[in-house]
Amino acid sequence: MTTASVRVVVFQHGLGALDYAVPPGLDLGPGDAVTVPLGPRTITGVVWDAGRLHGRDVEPKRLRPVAARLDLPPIAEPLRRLCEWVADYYVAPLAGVIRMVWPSVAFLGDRETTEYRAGGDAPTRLTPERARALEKLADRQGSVRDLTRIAGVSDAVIRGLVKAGTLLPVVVGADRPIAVPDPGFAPPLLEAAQAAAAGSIADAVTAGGFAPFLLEGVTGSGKTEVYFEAVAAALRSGGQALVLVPEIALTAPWLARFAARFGCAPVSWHSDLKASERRAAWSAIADGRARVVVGARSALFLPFKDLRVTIVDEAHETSFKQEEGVHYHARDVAVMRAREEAATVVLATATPAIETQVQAARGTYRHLLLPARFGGARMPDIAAVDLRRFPPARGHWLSPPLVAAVTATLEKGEQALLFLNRRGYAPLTLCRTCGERIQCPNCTAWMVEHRLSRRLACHHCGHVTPVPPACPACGDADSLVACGPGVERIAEEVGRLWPAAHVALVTSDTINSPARAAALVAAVEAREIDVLIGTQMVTKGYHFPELTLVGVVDADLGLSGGDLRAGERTFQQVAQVAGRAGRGAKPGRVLIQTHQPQARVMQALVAGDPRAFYAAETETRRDLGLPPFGRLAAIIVSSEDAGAALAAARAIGAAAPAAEGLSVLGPAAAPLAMLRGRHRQRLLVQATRTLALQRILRDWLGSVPVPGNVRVVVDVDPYSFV
Ligand SMILES: Nc1ncnc2c1ncn2[C@@H]1O[C@H](COP(=O)(O)OP(=O)(O)OP(=O)(O)O)[C@@H](O)[C@H]1O
Ligand SMILES: [Zn+2]
Repeated sequence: MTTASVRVVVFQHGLGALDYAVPPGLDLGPGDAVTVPLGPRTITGVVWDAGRLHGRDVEPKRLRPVAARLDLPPIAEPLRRLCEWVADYYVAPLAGVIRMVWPSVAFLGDRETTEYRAGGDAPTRLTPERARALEKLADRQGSVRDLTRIAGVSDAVIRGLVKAGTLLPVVVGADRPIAVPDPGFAPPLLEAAQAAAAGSIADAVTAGGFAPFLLEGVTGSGKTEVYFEAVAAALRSGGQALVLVPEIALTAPWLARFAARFGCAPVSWHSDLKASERRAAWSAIADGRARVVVGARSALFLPFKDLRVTIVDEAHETSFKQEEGVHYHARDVAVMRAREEAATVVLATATPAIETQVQAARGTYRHLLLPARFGGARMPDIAAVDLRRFPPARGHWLSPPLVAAVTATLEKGEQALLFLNRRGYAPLTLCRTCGERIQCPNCTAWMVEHRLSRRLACHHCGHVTPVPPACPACGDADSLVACGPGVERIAEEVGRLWPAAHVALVTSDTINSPARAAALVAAVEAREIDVLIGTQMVTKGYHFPELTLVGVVDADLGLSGGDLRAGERTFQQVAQVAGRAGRGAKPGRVLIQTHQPQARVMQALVAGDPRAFYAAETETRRDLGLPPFGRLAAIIVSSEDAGAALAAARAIGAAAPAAEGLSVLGPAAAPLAMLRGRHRQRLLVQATRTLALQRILRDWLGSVPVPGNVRVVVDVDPYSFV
């Protein structure tokens, strides 16, 4: 009798798939989680479809048996196919992709966990750390790990408080009841264009089958109400819906709208969930009790039981591109998941990416348009302010026309928004005496002054230092000057110009939790705020009817980098922030400060007509063979040892395959030559669409041995070129 065997993908870096014997009495199928012996140890893995993966030829008699099957829902076939696609397309190890489906072995634990919350006796010894922790925790509940994170103290402090009886244990079950959104709770009355679009999508959801849509609607056209009808259709047909959002911290207003439409909140999925919430959400998604999930990009790998529709909201957002671990683009993975699940996917945006537009033009995606704002609101009136003709006063950043417009807006009692995509006070600190520029010790980057927190911070690695009293190079006191503006500096200028105005700063430093985002929305709606000053955080999603003026402080900022998407990104960002103006009854006005008002992107913004701009950008991409007309991949070689990184990058470069239609640039030191203490070299690979770029990359990189202190990362369809 031959023993049955299974092929198992083990979560051990570089091992790939191994074969094991199935012990008698154990019933195993593809997607099952198992533990298997490896040398003297027992490790975790997942049974995979044997025919789809290479194993190693081992005589059946010599196979070691699977140790156990874990009590976990098996990864269903569509999700297994998606994992394979992601691993293949993004040149990543399959085990690394499967890890995203089973994000933590914590899932392998009990159905019950112990959490802690304050409520016991005050500790006999109240150290300052304990006091601070208790103040931060207030009545929050969570595991020791959760509370450690919330309180910002070491886990010894939390454990000490548990031991002292100050934090009391609470046993929580993983399977809490989950509210079911009601599709009939409060359906809106849709306008004609909305109803047509909603009908098409809802029909596709009800019918089933792979159906990708681009829902393109101008800012304020009511795209959310439209795709809510697709969610309603999924609910009515008994299935599940997923809404992907670019920034989970900004979802407070969205959640309120969802609850108003469906009668209860959806299930949220993001990295800040407590361990118990994560486990509860995950198991409810797997067994189908969680009907609607809103999440960050990682939600794409959740084990939905019956996913009928996925919405990618603000589908143009570059934050859908994951830049660590497996480098993937959530927008594209969402489409592939829908294909595997035979489901509907909707990319909703006012400013679709060129990649998306080309798919729509080819007919791969069905294109739905909402050409006008909801409720008769007009699109804002957009004008450029030529900074060469109307320069701001010395040491100021707001030009006379923008200052006059803000003054007029405030006099009418309306609200203004100033947009500058730069956190902090000043991007560069310079010594007037010796010319020293204060740089991050770990990165090729200037330290950014944050005046509110009186620190210098590196925006790449998070390194912070106090602002030095004297120049660190020449020792001269009082010689350091701040160069250029960040939002804090704009706020300072606004304070000087309009001392009576109430100002809100909107950046990831100030709006760093859903609660703060909700408080901001409430304050703006209550008209307690006159001027909003923000980074890209203010460009998305907000709907403030009294906001009538938008000023773009530096529209040229994004153009300087010069990568292939610079123009497109500038258009998207400015069009999105402009779209916050005049969404209610009062008309909106937008002033764009620029040194190059003649640039095509500025002209398109002013004309409110992106067609000529996009046509020209698309042609350029076609001519140069850039995505989506050609393929690009970056290879990033990094090491703490500069010589090792360079040697490995050169070896990879020297082994580059010669193929018609393939070209390799580099290696060259990356623009961000050092990041988090690692020296970086880059290669850029360009290929025609007919070449199997992934296979070429895999064979090529597999043929070059690299030492253990060197990391090689492949970034397919890169968005970052630094
Ligand atoms: N059919 C409707 N009935 C009532 N209110 C609606 C309807 N459609 C849209 N609205 C309201 O119009 C406003 C704009 O809609 P929404 O925020 O969905 O636009 P959007 O297209 O997502 O805009 P943006 O891309 O700028 O975020 C919101 O306040 C929304 O509640
Ligand atoms: Zn740094």
